[in-house]
Amino acid sequence: MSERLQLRKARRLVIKIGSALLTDDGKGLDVAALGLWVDQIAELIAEGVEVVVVSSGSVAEGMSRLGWSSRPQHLHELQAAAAVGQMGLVQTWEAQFKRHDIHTAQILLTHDDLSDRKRYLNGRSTLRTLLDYGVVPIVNENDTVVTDEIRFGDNDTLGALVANLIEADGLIILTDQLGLFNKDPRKHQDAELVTERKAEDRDLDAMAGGGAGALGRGGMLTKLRAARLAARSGAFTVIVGGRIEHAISRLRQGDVIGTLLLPEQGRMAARKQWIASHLQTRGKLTLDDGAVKVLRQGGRSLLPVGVKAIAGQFRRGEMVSCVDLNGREIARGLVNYDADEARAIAGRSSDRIADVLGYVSDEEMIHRDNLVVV
Ligand SMILES: Nc1ncnc2c1ncn2[C@@H]1O[C@H](COP(=O)(O)OP(=O)(O)O)[C@@H](O)[C@H]1O
Ligand SMILES: N[C@@H](CCC(=O)OP(=O)(O)O)C(=O)O
Repeated sequence: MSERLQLRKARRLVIKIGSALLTDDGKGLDVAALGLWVDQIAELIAEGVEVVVVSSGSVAEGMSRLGWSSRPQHLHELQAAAAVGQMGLVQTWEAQFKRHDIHTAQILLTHDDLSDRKRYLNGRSTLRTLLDYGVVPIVNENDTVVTDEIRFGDNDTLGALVANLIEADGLIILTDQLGLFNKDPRKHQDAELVTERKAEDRDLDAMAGGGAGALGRGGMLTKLRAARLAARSGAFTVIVGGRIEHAISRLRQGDVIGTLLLPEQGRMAARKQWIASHLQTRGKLTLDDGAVKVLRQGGRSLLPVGVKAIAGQFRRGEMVSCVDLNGREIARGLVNYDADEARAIAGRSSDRIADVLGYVSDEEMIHRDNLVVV
């Protein structure tokens, strides 16, 4: 079985497009190229694939709008340029997707947002809801409040974090080179394209060691790190030339273009391992016999109706332990409600959550993807 079948089978993809590509060598946004990627993404969506776009380009577009010809040294000027340019960036994505009657949404995130459990779950729920409605989220860093990312120009990591967040099957990184070469092709004419490796392959580090282009800042090293991060949740990564004609559509057809970096294990196995490795639990949910039986069968979420008692002061997104009526641990998982909210809805059916709390953030107490039966 060809590994590239993974691209043909993918149902959820993150597509990251770097500054080097989006900005037509610094002369503002390359609207024509952007339109062609949108056409290909619209084809994926028509096939039922869910797509999140991670788009760089705000600094370069801001510089162009402000008439700056060279990248400023001061971080706050870069941040200001990003704020100006982000307007043009999302307008352009919106206008291009509109041609296909597809709505877009602007999502600005920082790496910190995604390491905070509560924000992580909130971000995940919002993105999932947008995807359910057929909207294409356009993600960029929130450059107004952070400086690390803008300094290192690293949306590759953000792409991987978003792939982890939404449990994407794969991350496609479009860049200005055909893929990852065994050495920097800008400096070495004899550089050869790497077509497929395990993301963890340590030989890749030396190959990706070269610097970045003038506009993009991350270079191949951040793309490699991103692939490793994506692999942690079982996602594959493809690094591919965004100027290759029909690059996205060809990948979807299984064509061997770019560099495919594969995870060691599948998506669910990787996620469950990640959950299981969070040893510290913040609270305890005591389940009735029915809920214990359902969880033991596997592949099911824990609903509030099956919860008899709550112990501890946990917050949404924290790890809790699920025990049976004898106190034996059955499962662990990331809980969808703060302890007080959980107490209020315990033992009730999910359609009563809105009456009790005044809102519903999730129908499950713990979603099956966030639950490991022990
Ligand atoms: N082994 C390598 N293979 C391909 N490109 C490399 C390699 N090492 C360094 N590079 C450089 O990385 C650049 C792409 O990174 P970057 O400019 O950050 O792009 P982006 O804006 O798409 O994230 C290429 O233009 C190339 O000069
Ligand atoms: N967030 C900023 C910087 C991001 C950036 O340059 O990242 P990358 O394309 O990965 O090199 C922007 O949109 O310009």
